Amino acid sequence: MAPNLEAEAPHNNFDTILVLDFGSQTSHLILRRLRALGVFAELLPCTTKIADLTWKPKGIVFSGGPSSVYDDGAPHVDPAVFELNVPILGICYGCQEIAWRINSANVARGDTREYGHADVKITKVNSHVDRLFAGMGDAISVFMSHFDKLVSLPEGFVVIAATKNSEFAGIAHQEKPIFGVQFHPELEHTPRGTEILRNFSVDICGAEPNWKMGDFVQLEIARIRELVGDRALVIGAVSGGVDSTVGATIMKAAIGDRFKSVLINNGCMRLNECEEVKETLGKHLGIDLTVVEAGELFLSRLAGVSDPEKKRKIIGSTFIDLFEKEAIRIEKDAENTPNSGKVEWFLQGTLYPDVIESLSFRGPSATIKTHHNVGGLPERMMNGQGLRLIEPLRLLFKDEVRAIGRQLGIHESLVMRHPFPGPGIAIRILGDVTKERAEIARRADNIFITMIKEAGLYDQISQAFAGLDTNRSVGVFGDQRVWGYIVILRAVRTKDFMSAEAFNFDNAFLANVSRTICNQVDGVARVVYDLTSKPPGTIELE
Ligand SMILES: Nc1ncnc2c1ncn2[C@@H]1O[C@H](COP(=O)(O)OP(=O)(O)OP(=O)(O)O)[C@@H](O)[C@H]1O
Ligand SMILES: O=c1[nH]c(=O)c2[nH+]cn([C@@H]3O[C@H](COP(=O)(O)O)[C@@H](O)[C@H]3O)c2[nH]1
Ligand SMILES: NC(=O)CC[C@H](N)C(=O)O
Ligand SMILES: [Mg+2]
Repeated sequence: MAPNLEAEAPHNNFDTILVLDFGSQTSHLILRRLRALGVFAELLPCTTKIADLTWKPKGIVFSGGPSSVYDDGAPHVDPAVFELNVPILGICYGCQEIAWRINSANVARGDTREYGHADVKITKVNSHVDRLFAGMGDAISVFMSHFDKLVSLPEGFVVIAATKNSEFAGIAHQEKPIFGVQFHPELEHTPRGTEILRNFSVDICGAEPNWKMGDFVQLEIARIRELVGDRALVIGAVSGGVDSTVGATIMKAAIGDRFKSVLINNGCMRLNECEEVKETLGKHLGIDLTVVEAGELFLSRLAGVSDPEKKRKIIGSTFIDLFEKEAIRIEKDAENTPNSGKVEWFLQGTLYPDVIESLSFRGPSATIKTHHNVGGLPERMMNGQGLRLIEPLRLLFKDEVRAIGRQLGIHESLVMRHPFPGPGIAIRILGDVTKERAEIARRADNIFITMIKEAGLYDQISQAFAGLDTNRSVGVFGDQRVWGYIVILRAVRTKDFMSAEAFNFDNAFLANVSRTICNQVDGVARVVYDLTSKPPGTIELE
């Protein structure tokens, strides 16, 4: 990598808070809250060696985590963080880590688990330590989630907050800007948590809250130009989903026609999707999209396969086969044109949650499903083709990507589009996929989504679709016996797609959808609505 590339990184252009991740489910929320305040933040594993950091954070947050500081093998920070002389805020495990480092006897297993709401009494000390809860009065309501607790006050610290159960719910060093809280300011259930994070980052760390997405796009365009240089070609897998659309728009702005975008019709796309995506991208964003018609190939490889993981693997590897071919075709087509060059880069719409998962000090969490995005595992493709990955959105969350999409003038209907998985309808058909079944699911899905839009509910729902149970059920249509498939309607609300609840339609709406699908889609005998939340269910059917 050219050394000047680093100059474009946000942490060198914005005051940045470093969040060291101890593996909490909510670590990423600390970043989101900070970024929403306009303070840029990055997350790194708690085991990061401070000597390896190429930039200096304005302050450091230690996240919560599932371990217990006193256990063998529990994760601990590099002691050098305390020598950076920047403010530190420990949250839950992070607070216990601060106390444990001073004396391991400071932390012990509690008698009871404290989970949920707690009232915290704020103690004024009349020194610098009051800054963390400045403006918050005597008491705040917070969310707790812990078992271990501080049993004594670390040497050199004072108490700044307490609850009935936790005598040391908030601590601060008498002289140094080191703070710890037992509760979780990053959660919405701590209503004034954002103010605490603001007090910490802006007032205590002195970070200027000037992180703006617009600047980010400009920096990213500059970074891409440096990376790609002025000859290489970039191939991008573009699905019409918001991530790849935003990625492609940034790439197009950076290198113009040397960016080649490809959409693969895997035979499992939604109704008229490929045509619509091609038209929208071309008309509104000036992106020339090549649609590779490969429905027959995918369906022939999927024939007779009902195991969900096998289906995903087949689709993933077929995507790669086709992208390899496309890369070669693109180079050939570019020969003897002003844009002749080698395809050296592969654009991927990776978002920060994926990056965070792979950065975790414990490695990626257990595989429930292999997520076969095209970009998910293009290793063979990258090696075979000598391609390198380029990921303009790798530091962003979905809502930030949506905000950038709006800023780039991408139409609201694209920006707010429900996510659609790479394997498409194939993982919404329980059982093996055939052309007929894909067509039935596609038509039922189109009716459901159209009716949701007409009812003005689309933006209240995070993701909705119709899938198919290939078991068949008996029905009676106009005095005739029918033996048809079962359509499964699914609609969920979720913030992060990690957990979700079924959307509450009224019955009349669902009955209307059911009637319309039975009437208009041949081969369907019954329509059901899935009420399972996630967990235990997942959002997709497979
Ligand atoms: N049919 C397809 N043709 C080409 N690329 C695809 C296709 N389906 C998925 N991809 C690629 O896989 C990536 C991951 O898919 P994913 O669904 O997570 O993101 P997205 O489609 O961009 O956005 P969204 O999450 O809103 O659907 C996409 O960004 C795109 O690069
Ligand atoms: O690009 C994708 N390739 C996949 O293989 C895949 N599987 C699930 N998803 C999407 O991920 C989110 C969570 O889905 P699950 O609850 O079913 O795991 C939901 O938004 C799903 O649509 C996928 N996206
Ligand atoms: N949420 C947390 O960080 C929990 C920390 C620690 N595992 C405890 O139970 O107290
Ligand atoms: Mg998608």
